[in-house]
Amino acid sequence: MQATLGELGEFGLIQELTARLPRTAAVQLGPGDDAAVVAAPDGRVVATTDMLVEGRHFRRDWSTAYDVGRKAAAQNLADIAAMGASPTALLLALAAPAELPVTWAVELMDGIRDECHVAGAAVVGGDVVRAEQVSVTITALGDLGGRAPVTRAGARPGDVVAVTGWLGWSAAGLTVLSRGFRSPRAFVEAHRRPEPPYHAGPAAAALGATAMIDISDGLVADLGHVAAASGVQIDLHSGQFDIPAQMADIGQAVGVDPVQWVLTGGEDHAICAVFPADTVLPARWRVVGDVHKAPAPSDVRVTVDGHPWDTTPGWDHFTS
Ligand SMILES: Nc1ncnc2c1ncn2[C@@H]1O[C@H](COP(=O)(O)OP(=O)(O)O)[C@@H](O)[C@H]1O
Ligand SMILES: Cc1ncc(C[n+]2csc(CCOP(=O)(O)OP(=O)(O)O)c2C)c(N)n1
Ligand SMILES: [Mg+2]
Ligand SMILES: [Mg+2]
Ligand SMILES: [Mg+2]
Repeated sequence: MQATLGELGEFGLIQELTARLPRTAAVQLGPGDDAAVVAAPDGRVVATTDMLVEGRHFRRDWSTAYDVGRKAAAQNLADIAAMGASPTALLLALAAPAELPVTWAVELMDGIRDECHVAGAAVVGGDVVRAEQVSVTITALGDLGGRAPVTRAGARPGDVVAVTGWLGWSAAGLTVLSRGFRSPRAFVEAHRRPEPPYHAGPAAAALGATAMIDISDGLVADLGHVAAASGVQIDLHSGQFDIPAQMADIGQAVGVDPVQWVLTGGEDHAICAVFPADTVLPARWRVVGDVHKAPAPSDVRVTVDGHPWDTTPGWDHFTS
């Protein structure tokens, strides 16, 4: 195999990438033609896109290509799950310098393929282009299975807020990496390779969730979108989050309150859903807050233990 993308060429690269992809039952055609054909038994298609840019979302000295692939797919597939849908397919647009080793591109593809396998989706197409910087743009599709989508807009006063998945682990791992360390491994791995609880999205929809979101920017920031879309106030109860001893130790070592990671750290792609208060929730859900009527427009926001959250609520690409 040629060593770099420049030596391999565009169509050689496409051949290398697509040769590694399995098909699933939902894929009727693709990749290889002008477009793919994906079955949509529901009659509707859920669609989302997210891009990962080198330096902003990942560093090649912090994460392997395989990890970046897993994460890029996870970030997109989690958005499908957060609508209450099951992921069916994704498309990969890769921009990279000609000097990039071919092994980096194919390992990226392997990571995307394997994360798709976890979520039940298949890669059905993409694009490759030369650029100064590596960027990985994914578009994911999903199937609602006959149910209504669970949006950010349905939370009602009296509902409860519950989460499933990891919270704060990726942010703790990012802090460790930024300070030049490579351990504790569990947190660094959580940053490199998030594990969204995909099945929890459709399960929450089936349980009657009124609103749902995946946590990409930070719990306070992301629930802020739910509060705004639903026109409600959401109060989080900080005592409901357990801080693992090892996370507390890292916090102590680096001088960060780990509650900060849990409330405002993104990239774990936990699923946060709002349910009617009488819903019987399976054990994997943890109730972390409740929904209130907002007496004034200024109350449409997230509070923590009844107090406004006045510091940064999470990641913002243009201010973080
Ligand atoms: N450039 C854009 N053009 C159109 N819609 C966009 C653009 N950027 C973001 N959006 C939409 O705005 C919403 C919020 O985006 P974002 O915060 O990235 O969501 P998420 O965290 O779920 O990926 C999404 O519905 C997304 O599709
Ligand atoms: C090198 C590096 N610096 C900082 C971060 C932290 N970071 C980058 S993007 C982001 C938020 C999530 O990404 P975004 O593009 O906003 O995804 P979306 O909300 O659209 O799903 C965070 C916490 C990182 N992952 N890597
Ligand atoms: Mg996005
Ligand atoms: Mg999202
Ligand atoms: Mg974001």
